[in-house]
Amino acid sequence: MQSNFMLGGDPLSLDRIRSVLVRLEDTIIFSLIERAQFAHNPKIYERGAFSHLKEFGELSWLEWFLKETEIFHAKARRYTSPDEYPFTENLPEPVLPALHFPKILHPNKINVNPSVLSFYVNSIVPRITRRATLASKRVNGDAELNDDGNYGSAATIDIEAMQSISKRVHYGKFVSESKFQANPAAFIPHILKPNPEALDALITKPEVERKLLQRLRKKAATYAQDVIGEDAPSPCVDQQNAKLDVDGVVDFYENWLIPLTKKVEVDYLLCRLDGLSQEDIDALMQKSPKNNLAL
Ligand SMILES: C=C(O[C@@H]1C=C(C(=O)O)C=C[C@H]1O)C(=O)O
Repeated sequence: MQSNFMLGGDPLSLDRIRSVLVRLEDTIIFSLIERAQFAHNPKIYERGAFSHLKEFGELSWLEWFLKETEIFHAKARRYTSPDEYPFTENLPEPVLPALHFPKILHPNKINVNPSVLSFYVNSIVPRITRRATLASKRVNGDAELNDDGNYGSAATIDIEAMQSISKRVHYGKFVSESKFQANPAAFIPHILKPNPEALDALITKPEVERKLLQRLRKKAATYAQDVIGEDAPSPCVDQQNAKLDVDGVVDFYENWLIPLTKKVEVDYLLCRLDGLSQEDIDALMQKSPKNNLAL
């Protein structure tokens, strides 16, 4: 897994960081389109539903799949990269020698993947699989059946979707470090006397969010259509035949994914001065603000 930090250039350029977030929009949208082709399959999210198989214990199908996948990825040193965060605890050490990443972030233990897993399973999957679930019911003639048996395919895609969502929200740490370094004196008083609301106001960029949601709707609408022949997809989406609930994607970005990213940004700032001496903090207070229009 090539990390963005091994490619050279300024890893804390806000424009560069934002370009990674833009690229992750595509990854997330396409993984949701893939997941939407299968029924909800709620059984794969139920703890204990596979307890008759000794490997599982009380884990759900998805949690077992996630654990096995992340054990392998941990051995391949995936989670030594500063932009990769596991869902599973107590993973094994890498079998490969460590890569030497530049020290970019202040030491922290922020990991919001429990929130990512919970919202993805309880809110995102039921909404984006409604159409496939209805199709499954029609085929199986069972009014209650929202299960097409594709447990392995659905879980594999779920893991890819959750990993890209996790990467996206935890990228908030790099956004925060970039904004902090550009103007430490603006943030330090609200860290020394913890004021999450003031920090949230400092990191919030309404125009960036507005443009993001506009771009996201266009992307989701375009990717969600089957382009048949040379006809370019029309800008308006026939929601009945689209491969993805476009409104759902915009809704979860606006009302959950962006707020969660900003929570990561604020939580990171609140621990940004941990372990620093008063001399270090005074020196940061003296740094003149960078003229960063992207702020
Ligand atoms: C990520 C940033 O910080 C905040 C969070 C954003 C998001 O989650 O998309 C967008 C703008 C800011 O409100 C940024 O400034 O780019």
